[in-house]
Amino acid sequence: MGEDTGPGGRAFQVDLRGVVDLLARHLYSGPRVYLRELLQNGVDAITARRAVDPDAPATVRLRPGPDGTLEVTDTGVGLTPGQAEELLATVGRSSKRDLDLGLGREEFLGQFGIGLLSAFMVADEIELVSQSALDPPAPPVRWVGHADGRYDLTVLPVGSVAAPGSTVRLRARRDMEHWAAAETVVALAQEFGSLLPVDVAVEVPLPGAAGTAWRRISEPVLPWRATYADDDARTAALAAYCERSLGFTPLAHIDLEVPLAGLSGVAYVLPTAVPPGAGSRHRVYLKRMLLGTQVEDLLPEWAFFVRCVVDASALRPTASREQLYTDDLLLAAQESLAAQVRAWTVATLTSPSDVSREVVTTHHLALRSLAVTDDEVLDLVAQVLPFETTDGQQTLAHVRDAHGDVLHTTRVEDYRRVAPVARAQGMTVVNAGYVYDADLLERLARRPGWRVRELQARDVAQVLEPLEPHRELEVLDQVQAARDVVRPLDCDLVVRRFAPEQVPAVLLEDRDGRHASDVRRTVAQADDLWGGVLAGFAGDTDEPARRLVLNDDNPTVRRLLGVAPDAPVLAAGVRSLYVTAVLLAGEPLRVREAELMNDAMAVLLDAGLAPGGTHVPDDTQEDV
Ligand SMILES: Nc1ncnc2c1ncn2[C@@H]1O[C@H](COP(=O)(O)OP(=O)(O)OP(=O)(O)O)[C@@H](O)[C@H]1O
Repeated sequence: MGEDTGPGGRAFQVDLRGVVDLLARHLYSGPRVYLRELLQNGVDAITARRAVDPDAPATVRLRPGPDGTLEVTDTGVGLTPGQAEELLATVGRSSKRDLDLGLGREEFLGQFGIGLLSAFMVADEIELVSQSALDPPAPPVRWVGHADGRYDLTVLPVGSVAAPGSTVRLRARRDMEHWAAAETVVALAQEFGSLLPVDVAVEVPLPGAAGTAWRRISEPVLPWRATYADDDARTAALAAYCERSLGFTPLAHIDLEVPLAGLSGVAYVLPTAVPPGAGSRHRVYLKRMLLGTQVEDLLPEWAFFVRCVVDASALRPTASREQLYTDDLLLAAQESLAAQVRAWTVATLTSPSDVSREVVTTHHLALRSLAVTDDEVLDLVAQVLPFETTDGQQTLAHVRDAHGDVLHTTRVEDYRRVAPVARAQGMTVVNAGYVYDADLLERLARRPGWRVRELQARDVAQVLEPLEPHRELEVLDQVQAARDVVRPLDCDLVVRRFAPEQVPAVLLEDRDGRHASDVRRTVAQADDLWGGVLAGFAGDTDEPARRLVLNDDNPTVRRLLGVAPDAPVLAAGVRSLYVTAVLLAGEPLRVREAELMNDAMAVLLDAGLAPGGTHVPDDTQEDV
């Protein structure tokens, strides 16, 4: 520990290697941020100088040299020897904080007083030579810091440094040399500093020939703030910026502005669908220095169809400078941004255009997810989004206008099961089995002017034509025998006539039936106590959960109902019709059903092959 410092106690000593290790491993995402911190110090120094001398030059020059050396020179305010001693030699000391509040001052990027240490992630020694811009001039100073915690400070002769400002020099360690290579420095400077308001340039070797040139890195004006010839030129320039910075050509752009947070920017609509829940990550600049390219939480989850590039002057970074610090201002900004994306979505959907059509086709899932929590968007979605119906792709508003009621299934299997029959009967059923749709229709049912309900098995049964009384009598015994065949499968059986005649049978099932059958199954498996409790939920009825409806207009069914009630082929035929109906509904065959199918096949084969066996006349085949 250090010496006794009197009544105030002893001073802490800092193990610099430990601190740098902590920064490198736990605070920063990697050594690359050293360049951001150097750029940031240069820009802040220029800001400080221009506060008193608005015409002072504003340049940061980066010169990667041989053997992993790098020199960063700014035309900033510089440091006097006294300031260098005070600020550079004390970890956590910063000239950029408001002394009363302890907060970072609004005009500066830095505030924590640890940024310069990040250079120790790549180098063992950092040199800073500085000439203060103060008038009358103070002598220049050279400060050299070592990774082991030592530093040297030398006051240089007056006039030995040509102009106010600072130059930081470092030589990367052998294993870190690539971080100081020209191409890496250009890439990092472009990434972090492309929107900086000062003139940043990197000295790069000219290809082939000897010599070097300065590569300009920074754009003087934010792309979305620049002046363009007209709207089309602006849209094209912003799309080109999106390609450069985010790597895709957007479907559209949405201007963003939150004055309270000093925030402006653009939300770009993605050209391809992304799965909901993928989360949206955004490119965020703070005071025009890149904070991160994957910043989360700027927009709510439903906005997963846009990616933003924003710059904010009043939001705060976390100490790593890689995420936004959560405070009331950030929450207010998030709310405002969400409202702007939502307002654009509503405006776009209400005025048909190529863009709105593309947005609907590409991002219908995002719109559905938004509609689940937002009634205004829900009303719009009902007007513009196509849904799968038995009448083709239609909007919900169209279904309502044509039929009054909106009937829907909540599972794709249910829809598949009834679709062929419903379609043939002129009944329109909406398939709400896809993600969000059932929630969406449930919510729509509560909106004024909508009559929405889930399709029940009896809705379909009702539209199927009953048999003529004489035909009913004719097949009474066969139907009874057929019912006995499917009863063990928790299924009832009726015979009706319906189009299309090619469909021999449909299996109808609704939610209540399914629920009762699930409970019955559980009761059967449960012990006495729970079985008794659960039985109460199953209801009194032991009505089967499903109903197999045979189509008397179908030639195969007619032939089947023509055999004797006790003929093995009747039972086999009914079983295979049952299995066909299960398959038609798009449901997988369970083991039991596959066995049924095999048994039925065996019986049917025997009947067909055995000489003098039960002959099923086949009037669909021509005589040979
Ligand atoms: N190029 C420079 N010109 C003038 N002063 C500088 C320069 N680089 C560093 N300083 C001084 O050194 C102090 C410490 O710098 P450091 O980068 O460690 O922290 P900071 O920039 O204050 O905060 P942060 O940790 O948020 O970056 C700064 O507050 C500044 O006063």
